[in-house]
Amino acid sequence: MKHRIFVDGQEGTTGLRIHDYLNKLPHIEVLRIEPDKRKDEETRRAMLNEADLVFLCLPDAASREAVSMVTNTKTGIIDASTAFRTHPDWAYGLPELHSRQRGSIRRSHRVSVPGCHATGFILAMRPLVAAGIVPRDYPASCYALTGYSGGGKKLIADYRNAPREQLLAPRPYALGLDHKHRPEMQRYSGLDAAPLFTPIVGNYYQGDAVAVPLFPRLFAKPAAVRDIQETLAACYRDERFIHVLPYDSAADLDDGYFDLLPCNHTNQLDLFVFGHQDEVLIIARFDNLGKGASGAAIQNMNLMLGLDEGTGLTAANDSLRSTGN
Ligand SMILES: NC(=O)C1=CN([C@@H]2O[C@H](COP(=O)(O)OP(=O)(O)OC[C@H]3O[C@@H](n4cnc5c(N)ncnc54)[C@H](OP(=O)(O)O)[C@@H]3O)[C@@H](O)[C@H]2O)C=CC1
Ligand SMILES: CC(=O)N[C@@H](CCC(=O)OP(=O)(O)O)C(=O)O
Repeated sequence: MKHRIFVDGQEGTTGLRIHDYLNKLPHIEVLRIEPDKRKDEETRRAMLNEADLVFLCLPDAASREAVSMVTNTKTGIIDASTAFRTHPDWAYGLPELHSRQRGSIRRSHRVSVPGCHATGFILAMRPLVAAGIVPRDYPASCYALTGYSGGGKKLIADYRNAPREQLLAPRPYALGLDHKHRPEMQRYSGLDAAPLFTPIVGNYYQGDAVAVPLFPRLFAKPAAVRDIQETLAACYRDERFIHVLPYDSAADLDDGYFDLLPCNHTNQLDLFVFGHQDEVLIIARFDNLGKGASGAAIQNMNLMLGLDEGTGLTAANDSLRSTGN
């Protein structure tokens, strides 16, 4: 029997990408809404309650509304928005968070897909807090470089329509230091406070690099830069979508410059550790539309439906890895 799946927000950036995945899966029947009925409440309500599982690829307010429309107990929900990421009744859809998280996702009917930048920060920081290296009261910071598809249809249109010279240079944003991913960054990293987080959007379509600086003199116990790499490598040794590169992996730099595109079109996240005895920099590299959104959503769907977690997802060393958009 096929699983019946509905994507609310089917014409948006993450919704379209989720359809790309679903269309290749034989055990899935995709329920589609007529284009002119996409925002019609009664039609959405019917679809939401007919499906075995729904993806919500909507702004936060529309996600909340969609959740309130689901009145049966059978429909599972995977929400891509920020609305439920720290809600106690929802499972946080990061299977690699710790050893119990997969079980929580499998058992849950309500799963929230992590924010893209939050995914990078949490996967870099949490194992170090759990190992007692980074103290819970560490004054953390991070910055991210992201492609403009992270801002959805509106930002994509802005970039495609604006005069070229206006958008050539990368643009820092969320300078109120209040980015919406901070609550989940704090909650799931295990830190007492959210990091000071400054994202930067660049004039390219997709690809995210979240950089986390660390000062070993502030650690709770002595740890060298190699210990940081080894702690992360041990934590994610059995994870098929997380790859920790060797310490100071110069082979992956291009004449000294970091390439943030190689994970594009995969569900892969690469963790790099750079530094020396006084300073450490961890960089998480991934596709904001892959492990940062739609890929992660499919990974969660697989767990909820009892399928192999990697079904339909492009993995680590897949030859399909590419750098285009
Ligand atoms: N882009 C990314 O990299 C990531 C996005 N997300 C999150 O996923 C969600 C979707 O983002 P994204 O796909 O980028 O956004 P887009 O703006 O690209 O798409 C949102 C879609 O939702 C539709 N929509 C808006 N309101 C309603 C409504 N009331 N009923 C039905 N449809 C509605 C829009 O319709 P219309 O086409 O008419 O505008 C649009 O097609 C957001 O919450 C975002 O924060 C999460 C991780 C990464
Ligand atoms: C360039 C850009 O604007 N990017 C988005 C990231 C989108 C994302 O990961 O997630 P959610 O919207 O689901 O939280 C931002 O920083 O808000």
